[in-house]
Amino acid sequence: MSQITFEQVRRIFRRGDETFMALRDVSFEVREKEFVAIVGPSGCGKTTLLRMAAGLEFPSSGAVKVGGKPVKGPGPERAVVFQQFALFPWKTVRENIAFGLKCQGADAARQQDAVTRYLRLMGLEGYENAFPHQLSGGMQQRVAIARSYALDPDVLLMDEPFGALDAQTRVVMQEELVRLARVNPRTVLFITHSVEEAVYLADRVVVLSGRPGHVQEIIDVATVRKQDAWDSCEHIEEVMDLESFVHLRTRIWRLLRELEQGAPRTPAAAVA
Ligand SMILES: Nc1ncnc2c1ncn2[C@@H]1O[C@H](COP(=O)(O)OP(=O)(O)OP(=O)(O)O)[C@@H](O)[C@H]1O
Repeated sequence: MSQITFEQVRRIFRRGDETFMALRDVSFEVREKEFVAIVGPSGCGKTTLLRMAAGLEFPSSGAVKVGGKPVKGPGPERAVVFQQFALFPWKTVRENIAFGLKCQGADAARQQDAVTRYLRLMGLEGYENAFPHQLSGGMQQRVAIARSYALDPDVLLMDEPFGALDAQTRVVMQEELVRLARVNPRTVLFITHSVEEAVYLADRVVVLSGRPGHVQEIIDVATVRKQDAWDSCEHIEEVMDLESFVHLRTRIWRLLRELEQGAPRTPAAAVA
């Protein structure tokens, strides 16, 4: 089981002498093999939630569970992909992809199998002996994603993984992620600032309100995607042209605008 559960999660940070609440009673679940995207105003606590699922951060109250068990720290069943690719510059593409597996003690044959499979799936064949500095930003991020998938994690935690890419490369990566998610479904928590990206990739989109972040609404995309056969479209622009896509995107945009307009002007909500 690999569902991620946030139960009444509250996070209070201290800054100097002051404390402030970053997250207020956040509850939602990413079901087994479901792709959930989080969107929300800057500073609403998206990364903090993801770091909690990764075991790099902990709630002040409430609980974060993966597979029904409270998260106590990082674990091999969870892989994290950040905006910064964090590849080892002195290792080749092949060595970077195999790195996690090697650390886990996988034998050479298993490493080779995984590297070959993900080189192919991520369109990196022919680059296995290249070093990161010889690759474009998009290719480097593909290596980072391949490295995470090669570990065969139950859970993928992705924080703005395409944020540093140019618009065209980003679209290619989004299409590849959808393809990969179909071939190899995983439980995914994905943070993005792009509403379009969230609607295109996710089964459900969690909209967080501004500080302190809490769940404003959860939008079901999967049902609409199925009804309107989005998966029969080859390219992202075809999906983005569909009335059902435009409708969902506009609904989320409107929600975010309302949140923005209704947001308190003070920098943060102080708590006693
Ligand atoms: N370790 C920390 N100590 C103090 N404050 C923190 C810490 N980590 C996060 N914060 C604060 O908590 C709030 C939420 O931060 P977080 O990075 O989770 O937001 P976000 O929604 O991911 O933001 P963005 O969209 O801008 O990336 C922010 O006000 C941030 O400054």
